[in-house]
Parts: sequence; structure tokens; C-alpha cells
Amino acid sequence: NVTDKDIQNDQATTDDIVSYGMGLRAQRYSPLSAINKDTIEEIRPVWAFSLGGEKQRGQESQPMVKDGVMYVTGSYSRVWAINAMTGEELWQYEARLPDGIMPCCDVINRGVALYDNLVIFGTLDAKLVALDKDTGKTVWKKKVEDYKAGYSITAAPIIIDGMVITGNSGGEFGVVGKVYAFDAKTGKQIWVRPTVEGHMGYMWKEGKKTENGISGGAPGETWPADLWKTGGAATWLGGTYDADTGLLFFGTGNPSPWNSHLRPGDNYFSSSRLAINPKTGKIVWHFQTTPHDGWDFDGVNELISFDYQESGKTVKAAATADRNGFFYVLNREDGDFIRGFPFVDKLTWAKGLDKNGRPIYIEETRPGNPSLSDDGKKGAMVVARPAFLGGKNWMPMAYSPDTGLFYVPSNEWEMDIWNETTSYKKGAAYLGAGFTIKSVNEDYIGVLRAIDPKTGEEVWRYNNFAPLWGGVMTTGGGLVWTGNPEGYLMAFDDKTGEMVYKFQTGSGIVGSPVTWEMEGEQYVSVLSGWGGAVPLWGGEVAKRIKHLNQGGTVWTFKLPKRYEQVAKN
Ligand SMILES: O=C(O)c1cc(C(=O)O)c2c(n1)C(=O)C(=O)c1cc(C(=O)O)[nH]c1-2
Repeated sequence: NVTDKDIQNDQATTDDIVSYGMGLRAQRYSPLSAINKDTIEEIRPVWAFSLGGEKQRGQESQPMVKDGVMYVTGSYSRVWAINAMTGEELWQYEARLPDGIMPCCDVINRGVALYDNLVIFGTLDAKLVALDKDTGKTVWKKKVEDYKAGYSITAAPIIIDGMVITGNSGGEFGVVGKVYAFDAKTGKQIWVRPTVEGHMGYMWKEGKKTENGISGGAPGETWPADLWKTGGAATWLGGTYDADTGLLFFGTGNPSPWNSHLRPGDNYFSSSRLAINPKTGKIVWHFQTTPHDGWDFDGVNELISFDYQESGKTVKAAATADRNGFFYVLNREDGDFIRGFPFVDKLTWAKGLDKNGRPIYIEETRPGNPSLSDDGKKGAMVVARPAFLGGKNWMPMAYSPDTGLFYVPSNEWEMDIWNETTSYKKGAAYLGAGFTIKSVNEDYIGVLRAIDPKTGEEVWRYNNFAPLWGGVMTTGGGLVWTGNPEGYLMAFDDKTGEMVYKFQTGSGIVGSPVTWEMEGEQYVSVLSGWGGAVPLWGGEVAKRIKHLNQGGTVWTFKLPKRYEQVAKN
């Protein structure tokens, strides 16, 4: 069974993976080093497991491993337990999804949480389901939100002190973003924290409003009229946790609707990072990356805690690479802005960041106001870079304490974007905008970047033809791992960026690789199966990789046995 202690120690313990992010800080770093720059050429697949059926797409899951069993989710709210050594199926669970689910960006799921004897995951019809880890039978099931109003769950939940904590999806349908904490063993609600000001004056406990006036001033102050009631700021990527400060970090998505002229103001707390006290659900600090967003620059991307030395002092920092193209380093104790810099080649919408980290907008490049146009329906189109799918999207970056660098999966692209009139209707798209994504370079869109958070320097980069959409991992073996839509699992030298390994998995990779050890041997696993937002919304960009549309396979690699002997001698 999985304990709180196992989860808190996940990054340091190499024989299991019991948290999304390979440690609650989500550094995605493992100290394992048997597979390294010298040995990697020798690794080979030991098993491949097919997720089967017709539902072969969008495999964004990060595998978990405990006591020799791997737990993975697949598209369409499915879960498997697999013998981690042999790839044999132990059980399979498939949620019965109703017609009318509305995930914006494919039928994806990013992984399970493990706690006690339970495997807990969120479904596309906005439920949390807890399964018995040995049998796959349902232990508890909880309706989190109404899928008919556009809610879904795609995040991998995390566990803190016996609570299962998750977020919601639905920012394209005018939902209200919230962070939820439930008793992991029973599914009983502990607290719910809405992330839109206006809802902020309250907190829900057991279905009742219990608390006034926290963390946001007057209800609706940064929103006009009652637009906050359907204000978005979905918490769709889930969170990270830092035991050192005792803070839970969640990002929030775009404000709804996309058309910014309909909602003058900063629109708290959309496109922000929030630090939350996990005991109470109270917001401790907030940092808004894109106030009054007009480009769909969701602020959900993971905030990763790390320490560094400066002038002989330890700085308790946290970093995030935003959809909007800026990389931010914050003081994780109070949310103060330390520094920020663009991590993409070019930005069109801002000149830079001011001393508080607020973007200095170039107002002419904001998509136009329909009410000022000839027909009153369509505002002036602008070309914006990055495109709304972001300088970086949900796919997690990694941090190596060995090099002090972040390894960021990013993309170079732009979009034509225009605004339209719109009004809220339950369960209908609520954008008030149209767009076309375009590439900007003939030979690449994706860029894997090694970034120095102290200087903003790009230490190395690897350009990839198709957009990068898979997670990154780094190891004590000096390797940076990721996958690409062309189907390759790849490993790079963490210092030089030299590609030292690639393997064709048969479909595009949008999953996140993991590594662990069993009986003295190091294993690496990744899901393959192209999908997610790019094939749905990428237009001509998506066509670049059409031949790898479908897939659903878990691949597992290790070194041949003889290396174990070498290590022993
Ligand atoms: O606002 C939201 O609720 C929401 C949810 C999701 C999601 O749950 O996957 C995505 C997005 N927005 C989004 O903007 C986006 O670009 C995106 C990409 C992906 C993906 O898995 O490839 N999901 C989502």
C-alpha cells in the first residue's frame, strides 16, 4: 500500500513512482544513473503493452509504479494495472462515459494518484473514481461537477496528507475553475477553492458557503458586471506541492470568454499561479502571468520548486514556463517576482515584463474589439506569437539539480486571431474568437530548450520538425528524455544537448517518461499514442504529422542483464 511518506519521499526513492511529477515538486528528476551517456546505446525494449481497441489516441499519461505493478491511464477514461517487469495485464477498468462529454482538447487523461490500496483518477465526465489496486474494482466514486455544463477532468490528481487534490477542465465553456480536496480513502469532500474572483468571497465546505472575504477583495472587482459567474480560470493541469513551505501550487486557465473586450479588468485569478494552504484551501499568494488575457494564454503550466545559491544565500524559488512565452522565477514563499525572460524566439504581444513581472502590453497587437468594427460582429484580426497553444503547453518540463537547468519542451508558431461577439449558454463553446495556427519556420516547430533560471540563458536547444507535446524527464545518468510526434523516444546529453539515443515507438509521443529500478536494474517507460490539442486545433501544423495519428502502447526499456553483473563486480 502507498503511504503519505512514500509520496513525500518519491523523488529520492528510486524503486517506485507514486506521484505525478516523480516527486510532488514535479522536478521530474531521478537520481538513477545505470542508464547514462556511456551505456544508453545498449538499452532495448523489454516489453510493449497495447492499450488496444479502437480508442487509440491521445495517450498523455505518466505511468506510476509500486511493488512491481505499473498503473497507467489511457484515452477515454481507462486505467490498467500491468506487471512492470513482464508487461502482463493484471486488470483493466473502463469508465462508462455518457454521450455529451465536452473535453476541449481530446479524450485524454494524464495519470492516476496512488494512496493506501487505491488507484484514483479523474474522468471525462468530471468524476473521481477510486479503484482497488489489486482488483480494479470500484471502491468509491464521486461526482465532482456537471459534465453537461462543460466540466471534465483530465489532470492527474495528487495526494497530500491523505487528501486527494485535483482541478477541473472546461475553460472553453465558461465553467468556474476550482481546486478540490477530498478524503482520499472515502471520497468525502474536505474543501473546494474557486479560482475566480467574485466566487472568492466564499469557500464551500460540505456544500455550504463557510467563509467570507479572503484573498481577492470585493467580489467581482476585477470583472465587469456578473461576467465572473462564468469566468473560466479552469485548474485543468492539477498542481504541485512543496513540503518545505507547505504550499500547494495550482495554475489557472484562460478567463472566459476569449474575447477580452467583453471583460475589462485584470480578471482575477485567471491565467495565474496560486499558492494554496492545503489544510484550509486558502490562497496564500497569487501571481498573474497574463492579466486581462486576450490570447488564450492559460496560466496552468506547472510551477516547480527548486533552491539555488546567490550571494552565499539559498533562494527558495519556483519556476514556470508560461503559454505566453515568458519563463518566470518566483520566490515560492511569498510569490514575489524574482526574474522573468522570454524563452521563445519571438513575442508579438508584449515588450517585456515590468519590475513586478507584469507584461508590458503592445495594445495594437491585441485582437480587435468587434463593437468598433463595421459590422459590429468581428474585430480586427492580428497575428500573434506565440499561438494560443503556447510557447509551452501542458507537457511538463524537468529540472536537474545536477546541472541547475530546466529542460523545457516548447514550440515556435503564430496565429491569426480575431474576436467575435458571443454570449454564455450552458454547455456551449464560449470563446468569442476565431483563429488559425501557422508555422513560422520551414524546418521546425518544436524546440527542446535547456534554460538557466539564474540568467535566462538558453544553454542548448534541439529543434524538432513537429510540435513537441510530450513530457520531459532528467536523470542522474546525465540524460534528458522526451518523445516527439514523429514517434521517437529520445535522450539527450544534459550538458551539451547532443542526442544520444532515439527509438521509434510507432506513434507520436504525448506521454511523460518515467524511470525506476527493480531488482537492481533501471527501467524507463513511456506511453506512445499521438493526440491532444495539436491534431484537433493545429490546422496546417497538425497535417505535418498525419501519418502517426493513432496509437496506444506502453513501452518499457532497460539495459541487457550483463550490465547488472558489471555493476556487481
Ligand atoms: O481551459 C480549459 O479547461 C482547458 C482544458 C484542457 C484540458 O483539460 O486538457 C486544455 C486546455 N484548456 C487548453 O487550452 C489547451 O491548450 C490544452 C491542450 C491540451 C492537451 O491535452 O493537449 N489540453 C488542453
